[in-house]
Order: sequence, then structure tokens, then C-alpha cells
Amino acid sequence: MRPPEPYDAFLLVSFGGPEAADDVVPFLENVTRGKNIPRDRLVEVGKHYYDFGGRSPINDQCRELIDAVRADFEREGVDLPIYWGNRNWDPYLGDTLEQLAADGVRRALCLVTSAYASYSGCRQYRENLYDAAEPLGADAPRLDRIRHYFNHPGFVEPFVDATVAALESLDPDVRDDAQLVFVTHSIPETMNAASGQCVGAPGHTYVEQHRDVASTVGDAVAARTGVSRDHELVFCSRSGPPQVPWLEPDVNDHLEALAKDGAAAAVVVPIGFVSDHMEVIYDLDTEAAQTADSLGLAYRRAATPGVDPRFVSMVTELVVERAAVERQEGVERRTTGVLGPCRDVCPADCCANPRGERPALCEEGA
Ligand SMILES: CC1=C(CCC(=O)O)c2cc3nc(cc4[nH]c(cc5[nH]c(cc1n2)c(C)c5CCC(=O)O)c(CCC(=O)O)c4C)C(CCC(=O)O)=C3C
Ligand SMILES: [Fe+2]
Repeated sequence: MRPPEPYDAFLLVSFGGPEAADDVVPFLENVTRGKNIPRDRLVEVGKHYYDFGGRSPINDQCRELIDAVRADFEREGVDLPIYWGNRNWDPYLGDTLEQLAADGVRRALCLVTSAYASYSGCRQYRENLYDAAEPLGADAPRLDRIRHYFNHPGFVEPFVDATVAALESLDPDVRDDAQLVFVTHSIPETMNAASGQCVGAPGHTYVEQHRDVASTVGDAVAARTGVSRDHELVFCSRSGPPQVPWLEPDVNDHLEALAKDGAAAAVVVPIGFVSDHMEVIYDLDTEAAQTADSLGLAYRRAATPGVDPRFVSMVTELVVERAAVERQEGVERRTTGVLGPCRDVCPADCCANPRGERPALCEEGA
């Protein structure tokens, strides 16, 4: 076992979520600080958490992923200690980075639990890394972030299997007519317009990346099932004031349109999510499932990657890949779809902050 030079630690960076009813309000305050989220929306989202006893599934999913990655590192001979820090809940990134510094870590490689590029999924995490590292001064370890992995086979292939399994679980009478509904988190249209520059042409990268994954999964599922189905990219979890345009259509509106067009069944594929976050278990499994039920539409939700062995080995593979890149060794970068691998280091102006410039790590010149 050897550390993959130049790294001496691996850091999982996630969103964080409440773990008890008393955590819900302070968590929502952390998430929405400085953001223009209407009070009604916060009350509504608070209810989603209270319906699950105030416990978000996300932290336990991070713990499971860490255990699985630790075992995979061991199998693959990757000798790196694993740390974990969140943007919005304990363990906070600031505390985790203090621990890294205390342990003498000098250069850590970060994996963010968000697969796509946008301010919310890319720069905001990198701003939070800056904020967490800044108080440590020269003791702060250098931090690099693994490239966006939305189009890595370890992320995409589990969705193919999950979609086929969801289709197979449908009544044979409706299976061949089932429509595929790819779902991700809505974001403001302006945030989509400013996203990216890590692949292809700058801007609108968030939607472009999702369309690429939807086509790859749609084609693979057609090949596997021998049935070519229509598919659409739709959105969930819209927030913000009503006058601000966010990406549409909403998944519930789309299910209604499908039912109106005479569809008998829908398989919802949550390609925007690495595991069963609150958006998946509430917005899809609870709300959209009820919508489908009221429309008489058969409904299935495909599984997220979670701790699928292919997703777990992707993490190890991307650690080994990035370490080789930093050592200036040639390396294969596996991808699916047409967009190619994202850059390892973001350009300084990608995924702009809608509220103005703030310093961020893991970008050119940082
Ligand atoms: C693109 C995107 C991802 C995917 C990338 C990533 O994974 O990071 C994501 C993930 C998540 N979002 C989450 C929770 C929340 N997001 C909110 C608010 C917002 N999300 C936004 C976007 C995204 N969010 C945006 C543009 C806002 C408006 C405020 C702002 O401009 O920032 C709010 C406030 C209430 C509300 O308005 O909904 C909450 C509670 C959780 C935890 C879930 C759990 O507990 O399992 C996770 C993983
Ligand atoms: Fe969110």
C-alpha cells in the first residue's frame, strides 16, 4: 500500500442535512443564509424533513459511501486516510479542515457529492472550501477537487441497470408504453446560463450535461429492452421567489402532460442525485408518486447509484487518475456520452456566483 502521490488524504465534501427535529430550523438557516428564499417555501421544506422525523438521509449515505470507499481503497492498494466535511451541517468543513491540519495533511483530494456543474454544485462548494481553509493560514492543506463525474461509467451504468429494473417491475401490460422521465434539481435559469466552461462551450452546461446522461441511459435502456421509448429531462425541488424563472417543466406537470397524452406508465430516473437525498424520497417518492397515482399513471422510480460497487470503484479510479495527472503521467479518462471529460481545474470564471464574486479554491490561479 502506497499513498498515491502527491496526495496524503481524501476528503468527501457534501451538502449536510439535519439528523433530528431540533436540527431542521438551524440547518435551513445555514442553507438559505443570504439567499432570497420565501418564508412559505422554508416552512414547506421544513415539513418534508419533519415528516421523516427531522432526519435527512444524506449524512448516513455519506457514512456508507465512506465505508465502501475505504474498503475499495484497501482492495486497490490506495493508502489514503479518508475525511468528511459538509457545507451546511455537522461535520462542518471548517472543523474537518482543522483536523486535517492537526493531522499534518499537506495535500488532499476532494470528491464532491454533486456530479454536475453549476454554481450550486461546483463553485459554491469551492467557495466553502476557501472559507474553511482561510482561517488556517499556512497550516491549511492544499485542496484539489476531482473532475465532475456526471459522465463517468461508474455513475451512468448503475442508472441503466436501475431503469431496466424499474421497467421490469411494471405490469407487462404497460411496460412497453412506459415513458422515461429523467429528473434533476431545478436551478434558476440564470444559474444554468452561467454554468460550466469545464466541458465544451461555456454556459448552459448544467442542462447540457444532464441531456448527455439522459441520452446515454435512454439509448442503453432501448438496446437492453429492445423498445425505443421517448424521454424527457424534467426538474424537481424548485425554490426561490415565484417571479424568478427556474428550469422547467416540473416533474409533476410533466406527469400530468404524459397522462393527458394517454401514457400508461412512467419510470422516473433521478439522474441529478448520487443517492436517495430528501429530494428523491420526498419530491419523487412521495409527491410525484401521489401525482401519478391521482392521474392513474403507473409509476416507478429508478434507484440512485448510492454505494453501487461501480460508483464506489469510480471514486478510487478518479483518485488514481488525478494523482497520475498531477505527477504528469499519461492516464486514461473514462467517460460516456459525447461531452468528454471535464477539466480537472475549473477556469476562474466558471459557474459564476449569482450574488457576486467571492474567492474560491480548486480553480486556475487559486
Ligand atoms: C443544483 C442543486 C443541488 C445538487 C448539487 C448538490 O448536491 O449540491 C442541490 C442539492 C441539495 N439541496 C439540498 C437541500 C436544500 N436546497 C435548498 C435550496 C436550493 N438548492 C439549489 C440547488 C441545488 N441543491 C438551489 C439553487 C437552491 C436555492 C437556494 C440557493 O440559491 O442556494 C434548500 C432550501 C430550501 C428550498 O428552497 O428548497 C434546501 C433545504 C440537499 C440536502 C438534501 C437532503 O437533506 O437529503 C441537497 C443534496
Ligand atoms: Fe438544494
